[in-house]
Amino acid sequence: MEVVIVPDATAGGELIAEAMAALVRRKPDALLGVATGSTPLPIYEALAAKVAAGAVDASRARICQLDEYVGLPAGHPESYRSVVLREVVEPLGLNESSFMGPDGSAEDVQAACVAYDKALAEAGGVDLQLLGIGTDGHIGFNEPCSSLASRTRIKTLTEQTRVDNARFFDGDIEQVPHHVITQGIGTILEARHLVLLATGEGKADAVAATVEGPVASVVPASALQLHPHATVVVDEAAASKLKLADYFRHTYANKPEWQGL
Ligand SMILES: N[C@@H]1[C@@H](O)[C@H](O)[C@@H](COP(=O)(O)O)O[C@@H]1O
Repeated sequence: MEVVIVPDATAGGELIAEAMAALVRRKPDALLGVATGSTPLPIYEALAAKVAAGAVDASRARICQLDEYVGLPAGHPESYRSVVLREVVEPLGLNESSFMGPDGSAEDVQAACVAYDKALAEAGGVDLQLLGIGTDGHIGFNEPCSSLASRTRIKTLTEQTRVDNARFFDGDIEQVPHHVITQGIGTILEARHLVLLATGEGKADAVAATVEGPVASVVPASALQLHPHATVVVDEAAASKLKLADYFRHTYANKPEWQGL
């Protein structure tokens, strides 16, 4: 696992957007797995700016979703499908045909989960999966004690996650669904490159447990330690509880530029 400490969220967004742009230059039809929440927004802004400036042609890129609420009406502005279309697909100048996600309004949710894992595999697998992290260490919506081998499935949100996400629902926790579909941890680990961005002091404990704690399902993000190509990008505040911060700074400062992320 590589840990990169950046000055702030904007720098993190720029760094990751450049890694995505480099991937798309190498592989124009790359399948990019995106995450929701506030944290990745600087990545999407930086990537859209590169596309607008002609620094990368992303017209053949494909976008896939990490997770989804269950039971929101189709077209609800806070369904993750709507969020990804609004924040990623449209700003990149792509259309819905470049996009895949699990069906959170399916009658048979379990079948929709199985179908999504199958669709990801048939699409050739995810080339780069972006991840945020919950304050409790969740990735996607894999809450603490999710199996590290889990596949895409339905999960029940913790009270903490519903409280955290209420800000997207007029601050009203009652509007936050209890159930979600999420790529499983086993599914996420199949992506070729995992890139987790965490910013702000509120994520410092979760980041320290992810990077320096034991691999344990109680901290789902610690599963990144099992991946051969995982990058954790953190700002100074999110890095504030890392014991090895100076070592990570030293390693990154001396990394050959050609290596990229
Ligand atoms: N399912 C999403 C996660 O993918 C995201 O990482 C997390 C953190 O969001 P934020 O970046 O807004 O803190 O929120 C939700 O739970």
